[in-house]
Amino acid sequence: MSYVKNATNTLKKVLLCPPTYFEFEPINVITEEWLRQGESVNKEACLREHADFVQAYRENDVEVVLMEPTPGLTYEVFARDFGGCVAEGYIMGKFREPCRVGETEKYEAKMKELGIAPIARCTSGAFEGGDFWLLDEYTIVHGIIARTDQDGYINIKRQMQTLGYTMIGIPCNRENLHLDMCFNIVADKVAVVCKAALPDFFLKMLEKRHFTLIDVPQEGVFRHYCNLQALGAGRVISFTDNKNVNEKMQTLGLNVIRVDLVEILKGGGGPHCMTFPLLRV
Ligand SMILES: NC(=[NH2+])NCCC[C@H](N)C(=O)O
Repeated sequence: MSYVKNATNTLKKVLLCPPTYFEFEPINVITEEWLRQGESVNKEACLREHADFVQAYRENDVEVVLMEPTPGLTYEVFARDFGGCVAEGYIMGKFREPCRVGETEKYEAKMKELGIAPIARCTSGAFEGGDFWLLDEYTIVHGIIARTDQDGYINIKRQMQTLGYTMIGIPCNRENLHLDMCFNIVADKVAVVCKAALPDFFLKMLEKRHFTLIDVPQEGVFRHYCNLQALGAGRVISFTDNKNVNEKMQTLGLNVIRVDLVEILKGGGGPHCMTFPLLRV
């Protein structure tokens, strides 16, 4: 059985969590800014947006497994962040922010129920799935930004090495939060990136691997312009307001699926953060 081999094969199954108990937490620059402006959560809109998101997956032949949301877990909707799935099983991360720590046991129980085994577990520091990317079938790049620290990174790197994976740490400025906010593989050898936020050596790595890059300005990171979800076979889940990037992806021949996401994005996460891939064949 192989679960998730890479970032771009056909996505078959995902784990999502409805934003039933969604609240703003001042733990990222995006939400902090909305709170400063006096914004509050529009729960009804969030639930509607999430239902549309679920439907977009189903319409594209992706099976959706839904979490039973837990009261008090305000950011459980960002399913991506508890860990990462690879071919052999999944990596259990370790949340940095106290308001997210409780998600670990809920997601772990769900993975057990799904019969997917943990093949690595972060036991020191912090390690979040929003930083995790399979660059190819045996190379992992992982952001060391606001939520994964050096300890957590080294801890998982050692464990993944024994399974034959090479892991490369990508340091970025803290405001970028997670690597998927400034780097996102949307199709085979195509990525939406914020070059200004990424270290030169990583941009060189992408160049050597012949990636086509769609670049967004630093401001775009905070509007989730990079935060998209590849479905494979040239299809990408994006959102309506991401006009410029959507057009550029279309010019490259990609099929862009637009979901009306506005309110959930204010929590500091987008389509990629909301999706934990379970099966990509
Ligand atoms: N994979 C991601 N970029 N996730 C974004 C998580 C946003 C969430 N509100 C947090 O600050 O924890």
